Amino acid sequence: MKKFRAAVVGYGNIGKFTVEALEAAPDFEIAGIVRRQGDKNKPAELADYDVVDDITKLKDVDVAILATPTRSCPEYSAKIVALGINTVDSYDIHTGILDYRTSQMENCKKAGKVSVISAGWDPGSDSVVRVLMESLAPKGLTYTNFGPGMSMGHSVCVRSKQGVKEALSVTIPLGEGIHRRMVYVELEEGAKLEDVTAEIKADPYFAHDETHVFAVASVDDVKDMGHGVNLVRKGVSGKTQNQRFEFNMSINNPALTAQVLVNVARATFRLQPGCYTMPEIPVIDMLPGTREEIVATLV
Ligand SMILES: NC(=O)C1=CN([C@@H]2O[C@H](COP(=O)(O)OP(=O)(O)OC[C@H]3O[C@@H](n4cnc5c(N)ncnc54)[C@H](OP(=O)(O)O)[C@@H]3O)[C@@H](O)[C@H]2O)C=CC1
Ligand SMILES: N[C@@H](CCCC(=O)C(=O)O)C(=O)O
Repeated sequence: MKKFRAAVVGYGNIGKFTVEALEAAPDFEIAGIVRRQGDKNKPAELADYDVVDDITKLKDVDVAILATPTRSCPEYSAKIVALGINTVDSYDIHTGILDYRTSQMENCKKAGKVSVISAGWDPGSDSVVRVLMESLAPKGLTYTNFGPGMSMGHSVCVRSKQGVKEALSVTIPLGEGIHRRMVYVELEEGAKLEDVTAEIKADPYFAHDETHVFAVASVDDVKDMGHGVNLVRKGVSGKTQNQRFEFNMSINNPALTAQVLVNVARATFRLQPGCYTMPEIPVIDMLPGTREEIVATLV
């Protein structure tokens, strides 16, 4: 069986775990890894792979898995789909997803290719659970409670601020979908904590939540990439009240995100040209194997 050839774009946390998830997948092979610095200081674990600074230098790429900061996903996906390559990403600014989907839809239709955007666990698999729960009790309330744990999107956002060398943003659940952000920063020499704090608090990633920023000597010393979610819906099925559903998980954040990205990369090959979010994709297409095998064993 011919394997799908995937390129991993960006070799940070999600990029590293994506390489591992691709190595573990029975139906994928790695076309190469795209890093801004190309093969300079090539990590030892990538010795067997082509590592380049531009995806056009890789051969026969079927799908690009974008493991770049969320804010650069729209630019990468627009460029890469125009080359005739499917893309998937974990873009996680919830208020920006619809606009991103609209612009990338046009790019995909022009190229006759597929993009799946905002596919990780939130947005991503949690989005699928929220849609399913709402269909089970169309009237009611859903609460998504994260953590405690490391938000990678928030940590990446803080790392992009001037004066920040390294950062960790921990999400603390306060109940009913409200969160507190505890941010730990390693500052560049000369940077002032109060300036960095003001910049962080003004960013849309943080502006709506209670946020505390602390300077630490070493982020690595306080870092743990665990995270989790408790998703609850209580509502009404038909005319019957008091239906309650709950979904919980406790995870390694980059490992789960990478697994989901590989799953949706597989699904791109079964979709018509266009741009999709996870609830728009048949879940069965995220698994390897034929539909018949899956229907016979899992349905
Ligand atoms: N939807 C979801 O559930 C989840 C989404 N995410 C998203 O994943 C994103 C990536 O997270 P993570 O892997 O921890 O991030 P990292 O910072 O560890 O890695 C991002 C990599 O992207 C590459 N890159 C390309 N352009 C830039 C740029 N302008 N600035 C910095 N790096 C760049 C770099 O790799 P190189 O140097 O090799 O080019 C970098 O290492 C987050 O922004 C987050 O929003 C994360 C977890 C869950
Ligand atoms: N997109 C998140 C995953 C969901 C958790 C979250 O949004 C948070 O902790 O605020 C992340 O980047 O880690």
